[in-house]
Amino acid sequence: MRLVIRQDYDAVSYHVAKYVKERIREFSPSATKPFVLGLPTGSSPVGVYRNLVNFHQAGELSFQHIITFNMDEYVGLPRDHPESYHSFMWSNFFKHIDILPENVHILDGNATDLDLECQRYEERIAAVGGIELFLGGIGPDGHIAFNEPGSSLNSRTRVKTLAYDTIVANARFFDNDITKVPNLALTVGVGTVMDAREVCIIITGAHKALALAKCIEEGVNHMWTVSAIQLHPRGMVVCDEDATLELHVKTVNYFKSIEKVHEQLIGSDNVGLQGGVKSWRGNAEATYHQ
Ligand SMILES: N[C@@H]1[C@@H](O)[C@H](O)[C@@H](COP(=O)(O)O)O[C@@H]1O
Repeated sequence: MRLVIRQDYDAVSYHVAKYVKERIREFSPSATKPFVLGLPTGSSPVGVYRNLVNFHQAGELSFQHIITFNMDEYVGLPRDHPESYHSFMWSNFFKHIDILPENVHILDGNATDLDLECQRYEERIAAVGGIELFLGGIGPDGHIAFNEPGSSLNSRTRVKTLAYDTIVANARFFDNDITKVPNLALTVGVGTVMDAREVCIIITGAHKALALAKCIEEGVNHMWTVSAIQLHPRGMVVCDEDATLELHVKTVNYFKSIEKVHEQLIGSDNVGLQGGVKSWRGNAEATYHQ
């Protein structure tokens, strides 16, 4: 797993957006070979979306051949409610880019049969060949999507009861009134996220420092569901300095040193490198290595 540490929220947002742009360009999507992107909501990805919109407006990135699947949605909140994840995604991202509406997938928290809706969501993901890159955020209790502590690390898309801590954390979007926060959500499972060919998690702020430490320094644990990323062959966490507060200094230094070595490799000239290593390095900036 790779841990990338940036100074603050803005630097994290720029790094992740640039990474997404490079991955999409490298993939070179087309009508017959679309890039499938998993997406989160919440305050963590807002800066990433802002940067991606900027790249699009600067003519550097098209979303025409991108298919998206969102992580989760509240149950029972009208689709046009300002705090529904449908509203969030369209106002923060989709309406500003050239994505085809039929390529956007968000769980329907008002479906008459919620279990069927979840099953179909998994089928739709499978039908497009799985997710290439899943972006995610976490709650302060280390939950990914709405996979609250204790969720099976093999879980699939399903109906989930929200933890009281999550209801309290999300009350800020509902006039700080916990009675207005829905108690149920539809969410992709931990297994659904981990099936993606690559996973990138954004963790910012001192309030998420304990969750980051649990994710990075302790074992895989269903009480901190984001820790499942340790088992992923291409997992990356991008965090800010504030989120590192609970990490050991040696852990922070270790991951920073890895990045430094990587940067030196990218930045140095080709002297001394032979064939395969040379071409490997040619792609190294956009490609993920761990
Ligand atoms: N279901 C969402 C998660 O997907 C998100 O990661 C989390 C953190 O939100 P924020 O980024 O606002 O801290 O909030 C909700 O619980």
